[in-house]
Amino acid sequence: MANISHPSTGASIPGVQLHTTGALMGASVEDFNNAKAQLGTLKKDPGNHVKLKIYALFKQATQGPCNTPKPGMLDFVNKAKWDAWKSLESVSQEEARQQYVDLIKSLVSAEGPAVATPPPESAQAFQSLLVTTEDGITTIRFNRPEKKNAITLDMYKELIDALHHAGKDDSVITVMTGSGDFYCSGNDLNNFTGIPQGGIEKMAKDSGELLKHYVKAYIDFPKPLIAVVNGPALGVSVTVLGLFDVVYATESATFHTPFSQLGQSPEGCSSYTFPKIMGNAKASEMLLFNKKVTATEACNLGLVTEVFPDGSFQSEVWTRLKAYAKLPPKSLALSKQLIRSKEKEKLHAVNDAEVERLIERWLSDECMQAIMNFFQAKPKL
Ligand SMILES: CCCC/C=C/CC(=O)SCCNC(=O)CCNC(=O)[C@H](O)C(C)(C)COP(=O)(O)OP(=O)(O)OC[C@H]1O[C@@H](n2cnc3c(N)ncnc32)[C@H](O)[C@@H]1OP(=O)(O)O
Repeated sequence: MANISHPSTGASIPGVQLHTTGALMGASVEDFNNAKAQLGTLKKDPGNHVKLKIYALFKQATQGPCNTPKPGMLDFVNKAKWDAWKSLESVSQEEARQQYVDLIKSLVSAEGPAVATPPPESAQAFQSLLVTTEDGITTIRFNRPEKKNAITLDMYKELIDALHHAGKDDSVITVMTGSGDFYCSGNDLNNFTGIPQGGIEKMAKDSGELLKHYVKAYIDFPKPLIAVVNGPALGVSVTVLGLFDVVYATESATFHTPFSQLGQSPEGCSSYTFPKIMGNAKASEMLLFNKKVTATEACNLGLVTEVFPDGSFQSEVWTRLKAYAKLPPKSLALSKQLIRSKEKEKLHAVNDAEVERLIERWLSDECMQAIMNFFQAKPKL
């Protein structure tokens, strides 16, 4: 076992020991990704020194030696991060990956044995969602990682239920996030492939009603609603972000609304919220011309509130959310309602108009052809 030392002073950090495996080159990409996911489950804040070490190992493992200009002396935070990364210059990427995995393992085991805790009392049973309430936060997690969290018709219904429940429970804020490597790949394209009883027109009309209720649940949501965008986001999972109060994204997340590529048209009130947030020209690039934007670009456009490094995303964001959830709940809800009430009526009208247009689109040759193409050729967007 080796002590973890302070990135710039070299002094040992008390209480945290690194279990080296003896096979320094051994960590697979899967081990690395698992460690990354485990980082978000830590209950105790490991402290700034350890967080710096985690940051530095992550950068070294994923990008190799530090190659960015040194921040100015007064930029304390970025300078500390830069120093920590720079100090690993001679460590190979494989070795950094192994040290990262070992460090996270040490932190997890320092928290004691993983007791099989029963789900929180308020956990609700859903097929494709994980919904929990803890520390004043109700978390609604898309949970179909094997299908990149694509939203099935049943899942829309579950999401509506989960949002209604979260709006009334005793939590202070509500968070939406995804399981696995994607936030959400949008509408499950299988939703349009079956031949339903009642014919295709009825299917389009029923899907339109469902979508309208889904988007309505966001428009009317009474408490602060925060998206924790843990990976790529597509389609309807991007458009409704304009109805969230805060959107935090990991650095590698992307935002893509390929509607015209799919023969469809915008929803989630994005035909109104996107031009309002980012201006017509930028909104058109996304909504008409399928432009996929990075997390940093989305932040510059105003769709994302803040972007965090992949390595520290979960710990930084959840620390912040837990602090938000300690604020006075009524004050938060009332302030949100003041902000939202000015445009609620407008948003409902936009939702109705978008759904009306989409029902026509779903019956169009352009849309059917695009969906067939996805399943035949599986083009990657
Ligand atoms: C009723 C309300 C309607 C509301 C309307 C909303 C409009 C939208 O949301 S439009 C956006 C729709 N989404 C897409 O078009 C995305 C389609 N998917 C892809 O382009 C790729 O799968 C993706 C880039 C998301 C991921 O690519 P990869 O990382 O290469 O993974 P795979 O393609 O191998 O995906 C794994 C697995 O998941 C299935 N998948 C992913 N997304 C969807 C989806 N949206 N619908 C259906 N299935 C999806 C994919 O087919 C793979 O399945 P298997 O082959 O069975 O493993």
